[in-house]
Amino acid sequence: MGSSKKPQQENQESNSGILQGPIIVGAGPSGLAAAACLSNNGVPSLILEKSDCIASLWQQKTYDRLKLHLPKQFCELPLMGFPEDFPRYPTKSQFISYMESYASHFSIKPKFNQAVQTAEFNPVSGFWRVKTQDYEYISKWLIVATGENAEPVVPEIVGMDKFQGPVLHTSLYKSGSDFKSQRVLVVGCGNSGMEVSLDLCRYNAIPHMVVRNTVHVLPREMFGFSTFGIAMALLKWLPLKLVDSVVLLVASFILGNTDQLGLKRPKTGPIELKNVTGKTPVLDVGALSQIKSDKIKVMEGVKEITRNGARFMNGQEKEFDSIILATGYKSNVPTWLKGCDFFTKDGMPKTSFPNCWKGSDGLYTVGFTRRGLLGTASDAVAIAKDITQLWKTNKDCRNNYCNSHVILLK
Ligand SMILES: Cc1cc2nc3c(=O)[nH]c(=O)nc-3n(C[C@H](O)[C@H](O)[C@H](O)COP(=O)(O)OP(=O)(O)OC[C@H]3O[C@@H](n4cnc5c(N)ncnc54)[C@H](O)[C@@H]3O)c2cc1C
Ligand SMILES: NC(=O)C1=CN([C@@H]2O[C@H](COP(=O)(O)OP(=O)(O)OC[C@H]3O[C@@H](n4cnc5c(N)ncnc54)[C@H](OP(=O)(O)O)[C@@H]3O)[C@@H](O)[C@H]2O)C=CC1
Ligand SMILES: O=C(O)C(=O)Cc1c[nH]c2ccccc12
Repeated sequence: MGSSKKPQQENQESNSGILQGPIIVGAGPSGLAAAACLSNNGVPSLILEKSDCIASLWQQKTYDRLKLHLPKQFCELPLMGFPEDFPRYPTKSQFISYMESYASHFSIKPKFNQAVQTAEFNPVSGFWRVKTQDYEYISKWLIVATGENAEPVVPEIVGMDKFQGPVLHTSLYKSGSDFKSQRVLVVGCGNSGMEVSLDLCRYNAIPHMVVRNTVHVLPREMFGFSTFGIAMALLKWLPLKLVDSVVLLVASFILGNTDQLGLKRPKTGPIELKNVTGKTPVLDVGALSQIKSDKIKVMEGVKEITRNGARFMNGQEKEFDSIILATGYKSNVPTWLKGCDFFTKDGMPKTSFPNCWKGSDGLYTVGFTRRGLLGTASDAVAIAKDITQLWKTNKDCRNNYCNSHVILLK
C-alpha cells in the first residue's frame, strides 16, 4: 500500500459483548474513514452495515467498466493513500481492493447484515438507541455514514408498467454484453447515463439517451491535467464564478458547443451547481464523441412508455428492447433517523459544507458534503478530532459511561 500510519489501537468488539465508542451506520468509504481516524486516535467504534460486505455500493451496485473519474489523489481516504502503482484513474476493482486493504490495515470489522431500522436520541439517558432487525445498540455518539447514494431513484413514468421488455436501474447494470445489438432507452444523462450509453455502444447496442433538462459536460482532462484538479487549484486564488467561467471557456474550446448536440448548459456554472444542488457535472470519458457521431442518440423528455417503446415530448415514437433508468440516487436517512431535525426531508444535512459534519446530542455525519470522497476525508478527520477530545477529557468517558454498544437482545 502507499503511505500509511499504523493504527494505535484496534477498535471493535470485546468478547464480553460490551463495546465502546461511537456507532457508525454504514461501511462504505465514509464509515471506514471515520472508524480509521478514530482508531488512529485510540477511540474504538462499531460499524453497522446492512449488506454483507464493505463498500457495498462499489461492490454490488456498479458496472464492470467503472473507473474513478477524479484522479486518485482526490479520492483517497485519510491516513493511507492508494498504492503508488495504481493508475491515475483506478478501476472499480482497484478501488475495492484499496478499501479492503484500508479496512484490514485499521482492523475494522463491521457488523454485517445489520440494517439500521431506527436510531433515536433519548434526552433522559443521553444515549442514542439504534435498532436493527436483530439487536438494539446504544451509544453516546451516532455517526451517519449511509451515503448520498443510498437508494436508487426510480421515477414513475406514465405507461412504464405496460412495457414488455426489461426495465432496470443503473445500480443493476453490469455490462452492455446483456444488451448486444438492442435498441435501449437510457433515461437520464448524468455520469451514469453517459457511461452506460458509452458501454452499450461498445456492444453494438443503439442507446437513446433522454436529456430532459440542462447538463454540464466537461472534458475529464484539459491539456493533460485533470479538469477537477485545475478547478480545485484555481479556487485557491479566484472566486468560484470566475473559476467556472475559465473551466467553461476551456471546455467549449476542447469539446465545441454542446448545445448543438442537445446538451444545453445550465445558467449556473458546473462547480457552483455541484456545491449548491449536488448535481455533478458529466466528466466525459468518450460518450460525447459517440453523440457527435450519432451512435448515442440524444432524445428530449419522455412523454410515456408504451408496450414496445416510448413516446417523446416532441411527438416522436420509437421502439425499444430494454429501458435503463440512469435516474440517480437518494439518501435514505429519513427512513431510519427519528426525532432529529438536522436533516432535510431529502436526507441531506440542512447546514452546508464545511459545517455539515456535526449535529447536536452527539450526532455526526460523514460523506454528505456533495463533494465526493474528498468531502468524506475532511469530515472523517473533523469528526475523529471532535470525538477524541470528548473521549479523552470527559469524566464520564474515563469512568466508562461512554462505553456504548451494550447490545440488548430484542
Ligand atoms: C457509479 C458511481 C461512481 C462514483 N464515482 C465516484 C468517484 O469517482 N469519486 C468520488 O469522489 N465519488 C464517486 N461516487 C460517489 C460515491 O458516493 C462515493 O464514491 C462513495 O461511495 C461514498 O461513500 P459513502 O460511504 O459515503 O457511501 P456509500 O458508498 O453509499 O456507503 C454507504 C453504506 O451504508 C450502508 N447502509 C445504507 N443504509 C444503511 C442502513 N440503514 N443500515 C446499515 N447500513 C446502511 C450501505 O449498504 C453502504 O454500504 C460515485 C458514485 C457512484 C454511484
Ligand atoms: N466514473 C465515475 O466516477 C462515475 C460517477 N458517478 C457519480 O455517481 C453519482 C450519481 O450519478 P448518476 O447516477 O448519473 O445520477 P445523477 O443524479 O447525477 O443523474 C440523474 C439523471 O437522471 C435524470 N432524471 C431523473 N429523473 C428523471 C426522469 N423522471 N425523467 C428523465 N430524466 C430523469 C436527471 O435529470 P435532471 O437533471 O433533469 O434531474 C439526471 O440527468 C454522481 O455523483 C456521479 O458523478 C456516476 C457514474 C460514474
Ligand atoms: O464523482 C462524483 O460523484 C463526485 O461527487 C466527485 C466530485 C465532487 N465534486 C465534483 C465536481 C465536479 C465533478 C465531480 C465532482
